[in-house]
Amino acid sequence: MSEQRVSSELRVAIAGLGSIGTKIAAALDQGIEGLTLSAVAVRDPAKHQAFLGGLRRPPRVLPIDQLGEVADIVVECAPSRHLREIVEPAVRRGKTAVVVSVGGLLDNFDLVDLARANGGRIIVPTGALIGLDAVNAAAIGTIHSVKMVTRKPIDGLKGAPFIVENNIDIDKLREPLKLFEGTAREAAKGFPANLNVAVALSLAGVGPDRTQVQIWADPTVTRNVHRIEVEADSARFSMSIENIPSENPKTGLITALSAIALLRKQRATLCVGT
Ligand SMILES: NC(=O)C1=CN([C@@H]2O[C@H](COP(=O)(O)OP(=O)(O)OC[C@H]3O[C@@H](n4cnc5c(N)ncnc54)[C@H](OP(=O)(O)O)[C@@H]3O)[C@@H](O)[C@H]2O)C=CC1
Ligand SMILES: O=C([O-])CC(=O)C(=O)O
Repeated sequence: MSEQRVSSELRVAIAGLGSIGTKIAAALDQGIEGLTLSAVAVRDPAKHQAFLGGLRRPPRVLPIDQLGEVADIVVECAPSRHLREIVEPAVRRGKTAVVVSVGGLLDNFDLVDLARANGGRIIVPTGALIGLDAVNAAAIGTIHSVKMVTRKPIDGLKGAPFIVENNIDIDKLREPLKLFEGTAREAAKGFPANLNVAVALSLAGVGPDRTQVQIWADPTVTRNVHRIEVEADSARFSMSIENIPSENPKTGLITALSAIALLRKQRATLCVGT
């Protein structure tokens, strides 16, 4: 496929038009400085016909592994099992992949080497979390410990492999139940669609085997609540965020906004925050 360019705008392609992807597509269509929406990949094109037809400049619909051919930036926001199909062709071509299903990156970490070898990049937005700028900064020095406690309503955890495999009935809970305590790597395996934030935190800081995570199923909360505590030689900080779930109860509304903010920074004249 031709790579001939007629404009200096960065072309963005989106893989997956769910709770996150549709909001990013709409934002790009409304206009982000220096960026244009070039293509999307969807599972079932018929399902998305009305949404795409409603855009001012409808993008091309391409197979998921072809997005890197028509874009400078490929945004991955599909189920994590598709991460490799989306990211590999992009970074092999020296393109940038914005990865939202960051939990899936741990089992595909060779993609970072592939990107490095080909001049590509993998960028993980802060997503549904808070404070990765401070964690990045602290990691320049020495971080002694990173802990995260997540509390989610029942609907935000239903179907997670850890719950199914351990036969835990969370439907009738009346008070908070600690489901899991362990490393971010273990959390990503047990809760692949619910705890991307733990993996993002770990990659910003001390890695997936030293980042400690607790997960609570909490029928008393209506938001996805994440609290992080960091002890470093430069600072001690704790932060928490209470995410309003999107139409996908596992996904906080702020996740798409975080990716949009990241895209805005690609060509913005004034950038604030690391
Ligand atoms: N980093 C972070 O902080 C966060 C990350 N996430 C992660 O982001 C990802 C997206 O989340 P979200 O938007 O809420 O998920 P959704 O389930 O709302 O959307 C995923 C979309 O991907 C589509 N899809 C499935 N298979 C394919 C395929 N083969 N080709 C193209 N598209 C496909 C689905 O289509 P269909 O509807 O037809 O099945 C769906 O529209 C998830 O992996 C989630 O775990 C979520 C929240 C926070
Ligand atoms: O990390 C995730 O996958 C989702 C999440 O916790 C949130 O949206 O608050």
